[in-house]
Amino acid sequence: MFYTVPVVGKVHWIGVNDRRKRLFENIWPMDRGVSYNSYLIADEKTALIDTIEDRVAGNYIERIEALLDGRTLDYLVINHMEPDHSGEIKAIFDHFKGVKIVGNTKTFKMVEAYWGINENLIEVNDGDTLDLGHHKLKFVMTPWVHWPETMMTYDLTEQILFSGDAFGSFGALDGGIFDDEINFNFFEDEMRRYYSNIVGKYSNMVQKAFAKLKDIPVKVVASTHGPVWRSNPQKVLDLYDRWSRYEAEEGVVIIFASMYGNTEEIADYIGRKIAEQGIKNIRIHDVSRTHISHLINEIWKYRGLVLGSCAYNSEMFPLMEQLTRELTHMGIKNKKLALFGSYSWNGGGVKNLKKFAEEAKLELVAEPAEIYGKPNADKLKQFDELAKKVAESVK
Ligand SMILES: Cc1cc2nc3c(=O)[nH]c(=O)nc-3n(C[C@H](O)[C@H](O)[C@H](O)COP(=O)(O)O)c2cc1C
Repeated sequence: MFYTVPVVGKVHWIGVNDRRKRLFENIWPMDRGVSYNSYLIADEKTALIDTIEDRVAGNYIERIEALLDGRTLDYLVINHMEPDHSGEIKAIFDHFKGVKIVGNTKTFKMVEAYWGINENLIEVNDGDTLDLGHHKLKFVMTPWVHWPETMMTYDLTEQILFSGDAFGSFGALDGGIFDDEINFNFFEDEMRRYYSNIVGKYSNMVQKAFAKLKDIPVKVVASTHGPVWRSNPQKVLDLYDRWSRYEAEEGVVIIFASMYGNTEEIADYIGRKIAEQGIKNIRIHDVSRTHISHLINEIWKYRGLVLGSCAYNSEMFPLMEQLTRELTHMGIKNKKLALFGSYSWNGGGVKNLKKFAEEAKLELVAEPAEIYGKPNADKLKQFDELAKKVAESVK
């Protein structure tokens, strides 16, 4: 990357795109890349807010040097220690002699564990401020959005919220950096996928962070991934508020696990019957085909969830089990759930899907049903009622 971009006055975006990494956190597909955003405030005192991943650092330090124009770096503020943002801490610390690292007590434990740095530290607590001259920074502790040490840095002067991973998105910044420079149709899906895959399991902590931020006027949301929101920051705040309250759209995701097609036939039948009830957003996915990252994104998007599994050695199908485990772990809520399956001897699919529903405390909108052997028109009729109830529940 050979450029930096002014955000407001003395604040500069100094990020990088990563289009090479195939899996974020070595699990979530990154077909469209990701950006790591870092920010420099070149005020009377100079401050860098978060760094980037080491593997793609390239000329990061040269770009900082160019912006500093012969001055030194006074502070490095660390909002989040995940390696995609903390990767250059040691490089910055070694290069800019005397730079003070600003973080909280939990951050510093990790800074020492990662980089062996235990000097030149300025510990901040909730509400503490740092005066850079024109800019005055205030630190807001937002634990578990997305790690225990996470905090946000709020620029009181220009009302910029440096939010760390919160309000972030998958997707490289292909030229456009700001919300008014991009086509949001692309980013909305990637942003929800990022939220649901990475931050979603901490939704209650996101709501707590919102409660803390609610009286703070925000003109710019500057996250560590994806676009910088300067024209309509309220839009991204509203989206995150909705997602973290598990508010979803009218629609149904049907996900099936099938080896020989019986369960898939039931999924198709249920999809058709739901469509007959006037629901337009219906997505049918094969759990063996669609990556769990996209499944979770769709589940977050739509109110209705219909899961179907063939029986597999007295259990549900392993990949369906993986999905349900992840959903339980995430504490998924507010779903209108229905279950179906197929078996040839003692069952196992639906029985275990029911256990999942109980554990996850999800409401079943219809009695689960399963087919013995191959589906036919007669056997499939039992799903008419299930489809009707699902459709009614998501309207
Ligand atoms: C490896 C394997 C394990 C199975 N385990 C069970 C089982 O535990 N209980 C059962 O009733 N049927 C079991 N079945 C039968 C299938 O669940 C049944 O044929 C079902 O209709 C297959 O659905 P599908 O066509 O969607 O794959 C098993 C089949 C296979 C191939």
